[in-house]
Amino acid sequence: MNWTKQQLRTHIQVIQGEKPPTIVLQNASYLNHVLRKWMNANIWIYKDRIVYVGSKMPQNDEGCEIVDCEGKSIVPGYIEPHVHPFQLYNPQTFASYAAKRGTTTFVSDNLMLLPLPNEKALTFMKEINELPFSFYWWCRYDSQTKLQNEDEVFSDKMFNQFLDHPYVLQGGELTNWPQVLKGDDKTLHWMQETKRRGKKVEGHLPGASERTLTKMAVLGVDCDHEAMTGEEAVMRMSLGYTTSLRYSSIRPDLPKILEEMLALGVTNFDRVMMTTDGSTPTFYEDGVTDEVIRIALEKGVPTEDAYAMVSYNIARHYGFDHLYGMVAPGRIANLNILDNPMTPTPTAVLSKGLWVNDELEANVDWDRYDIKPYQFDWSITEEDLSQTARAGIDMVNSVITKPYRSEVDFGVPELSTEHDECFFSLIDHKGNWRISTMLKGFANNVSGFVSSYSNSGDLILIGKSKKDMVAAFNRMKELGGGIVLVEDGEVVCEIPLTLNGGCSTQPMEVVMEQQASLVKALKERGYPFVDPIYSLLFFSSTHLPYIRITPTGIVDVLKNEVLFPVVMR
Ligand SMILES: Nc1ncnc2[nH]cnc12
Repeated sequence: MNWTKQQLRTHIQVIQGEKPPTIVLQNASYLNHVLRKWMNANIWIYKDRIVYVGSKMPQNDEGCEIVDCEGKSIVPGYIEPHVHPFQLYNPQTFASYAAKRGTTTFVSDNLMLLPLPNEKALTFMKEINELPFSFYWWCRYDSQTKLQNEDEVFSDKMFNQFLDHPYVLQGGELTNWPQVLKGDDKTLHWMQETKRRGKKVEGHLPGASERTLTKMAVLGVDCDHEAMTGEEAVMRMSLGYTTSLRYSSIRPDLPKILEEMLALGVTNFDRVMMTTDGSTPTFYEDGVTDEVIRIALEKGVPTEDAYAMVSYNIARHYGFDHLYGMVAPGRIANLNILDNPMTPTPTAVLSKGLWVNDELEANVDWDRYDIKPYQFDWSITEEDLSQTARAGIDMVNSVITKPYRSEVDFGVPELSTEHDECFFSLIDHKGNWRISTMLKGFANNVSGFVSSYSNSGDLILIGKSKKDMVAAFNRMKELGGGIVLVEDGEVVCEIPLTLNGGCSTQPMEVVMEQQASLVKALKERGYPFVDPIYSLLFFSSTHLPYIRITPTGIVDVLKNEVLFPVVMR
């Protein structure tokens, strides 16, 4: 946030009584994180900034909105430190929904920006901050899949431009850490460059041993959000890591982790934060950050720590506590007004000094950044679904897959519903290449299912009937991207995703309903796991074991080897 000299002088005039504040929150009990105390004060706001917190009221209050906060509790606006803002929702729709529940600052994954020309991505990161929310980003070191043009996307130019960008706070998340340990000096170089610029490195270290965590700390990793137990969280803390505790649709571990941390005697939460890690839409029905605070309070975490873990601790970790995470002069006016400290869903929210309500405008001209509906000037036929790779993919859960050898005859137009094996293809969204194999464990009765929502943005096709798979593709093509389920030639369910095939422009509430209908339809047809949306996202993600379908081919993750390459169409 760069206020001009003139703006800074105006802020001083407000403090001196020469100009009125825009809003005063009078008689508030607020959480002072430096003293770790609830205190009473009048909070003066001028436009987007807190200019005074203390006992005085302004002498000049002409046109100033004075809000009586007697009996209320005020805390800093919540910060989500680890957002994947493209899980069917988009950054704006997620922020608009979260802000109503008090989360107004977002540290986000740049994965959805990688397909854009660099200049567009950089402008997007700057201009999205013209919305009444605060957006920051991370810079990935790899695509967490195997792109055909990986080196082109992850060029020196891209790294320099992203890491120099004022809204990029960290490198990572470091999903390719096994390669770094095995000698990938390119990634290590960019980790060093991240640190040289005074920015953080976010890990991605599920199941890591004490030795691995030690090595990664020595190589520069500052934070990790992959602890799944209290013990793992404490191990990270004892090794000096900032530790994010996760409550997400695929890993809702927070309640258990907190119980175990408290049982292990943890009393200092200064280097702990909490995240919902890009959950799918319906997971947010009960709240966003407000929900994780509720869980922390229920588990007996002191109120001061529960709120610090979603504001002050995060702001200090990222080095922006001069702007966020405190109710103090100079900070951006992101404030949540609560009925009391035990009810973290605010009754009123200020973001950049504006009241968050239905009237608050937040529109993005996506086209300007080349984020638009997919356009297909090509088609597929049933021949495109014929087998090209012999390594079948067997689902262990929503996101983990292992190789298997299928005994089923692939050369037929339709498979029996007596078993749980389906035709499975990944097709380039530009139509140049494809790869087809078998998928086991997805469902017995899914006939034609197509998704442009995937890690790489390419098209996933799953089903028992090649005819219905082609029909689902055709409908997805008409929509300009999306997820479509077809049965006997009829569309059963669809989610239009018109922002580069991955995000909807509809409000969260609409996308939640669409997701719920789709999940219900898939479960009725035999999908046995928790989260089919994450299955779609991660089929091509090489940060998960053991076998992945990627734009270069079917990959053995542990060996980092392409088993079967894609074929040209
Ligand atoms: N590594 C990841 N990439 C994209 N979305 C995610 N959601 C949770 N983890 C993710």
